Amino acid sequence: MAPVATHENSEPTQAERIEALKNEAQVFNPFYSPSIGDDGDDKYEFAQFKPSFPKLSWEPLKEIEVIDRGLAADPTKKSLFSAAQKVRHLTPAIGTELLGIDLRQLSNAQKDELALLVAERGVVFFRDQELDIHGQLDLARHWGPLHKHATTPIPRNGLEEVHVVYNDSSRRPDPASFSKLELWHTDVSYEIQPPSTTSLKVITGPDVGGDTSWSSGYALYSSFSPGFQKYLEGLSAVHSAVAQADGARAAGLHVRREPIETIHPVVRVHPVTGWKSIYVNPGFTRRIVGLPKAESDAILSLLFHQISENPDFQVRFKWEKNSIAFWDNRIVTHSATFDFWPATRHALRATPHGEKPTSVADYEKQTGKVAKDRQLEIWRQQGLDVSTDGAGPTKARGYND
Ligand SMILES: O=C(O)CCC(=O)C(=O)O
Ligand SMILES: [Fe+2]
Repeated sequence: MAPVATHENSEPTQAERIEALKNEAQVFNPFYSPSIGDDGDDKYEFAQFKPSFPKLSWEPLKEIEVIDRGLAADPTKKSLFSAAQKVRHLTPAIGTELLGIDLRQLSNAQKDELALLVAERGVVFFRDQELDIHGQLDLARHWGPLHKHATTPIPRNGLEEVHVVYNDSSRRPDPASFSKLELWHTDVSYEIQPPSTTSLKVITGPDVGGDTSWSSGYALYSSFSPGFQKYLEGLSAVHSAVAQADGARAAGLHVRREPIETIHPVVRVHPVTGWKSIYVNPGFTRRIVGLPKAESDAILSLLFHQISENPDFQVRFKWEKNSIAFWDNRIVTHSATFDFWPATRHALRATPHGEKPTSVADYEKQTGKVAKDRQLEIWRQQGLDVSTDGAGPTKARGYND
């Protein structure tokens, strides 16, 4: 859908937002003012990957065709699983760790299967990976054209497609400067084609702390009653890059591409799994289109709080040096923790573009298939009775109806 250009009158203007952010910019806000702390240690082994903000200017992004590699994958994921020593699911809803795989050695078939596994499990983890940033970018490019971020830092060595995550002792996070709720986000959901199979590798990290959590949009969708699911399927929402760009400017940083706002369906269907996922996030989703403000605020608040508070949808990962996570940005939300100061934590992200988000109605029209509720499909495959009587969900969902 077309980007929207205007704000509602009730929202602060861009100038007012910048003014409000100016005070805030002096303190650390990991979400709106990207990492600018630097201890000045240029002998550090990964100094070439320290953050930089070159004064580049890029054109608005255009629509591009992206065919998901997961569609070509063997559904049993035989090549990938047979290469692994162990496949360990971390929770029923989300998160799988694969042991014994060297990501430098993946065949194209295994890369396709990894994309499928990430689409099904939301996030997949590997440890002790020697894969360097060039290998990480190549892997991401197998899945889609790479995204370049308009505001977050790139490495000093000029790799424009790399998003750098960096914090060291030079700046102490100030918990008063940001809310834990707004830290939950899916990356750049304001883009016309937000990312798909995204990877983050920690190259330097604290002994303890700096965990990242992910929350499943499939599980969030599955948790609701049939009537509410249907209601959500008919809605779309505005995702905005404006606050992020304003935050960067207020911190004195250059914005490399003008911010946009884009409307996406509130429930999107994953093109490979065919499962329905809630696609809103506290970081970037501002309002639901065409609803009274009170209703939009109430619905978004419910969804945001379930994303960030419901442990049944979440997995939390303890990184080690050379751990790498792959998450499907179309169907999960994530949040970092900032509990590790004064330790250094340094990670590099590679971010392929996905398709334009597809609503349930469009998916069913385009494919002739029925979009599914992931949890119900899994329970049905296990032979469980998950029928609904129209008045409410069955016991299998765990409701008190
Ligand atoms: O630092 C982290 O764990 C995650 C940062 C983040 O949100 C990202 O790189 O997309
Ligand atoms: Fe992120």
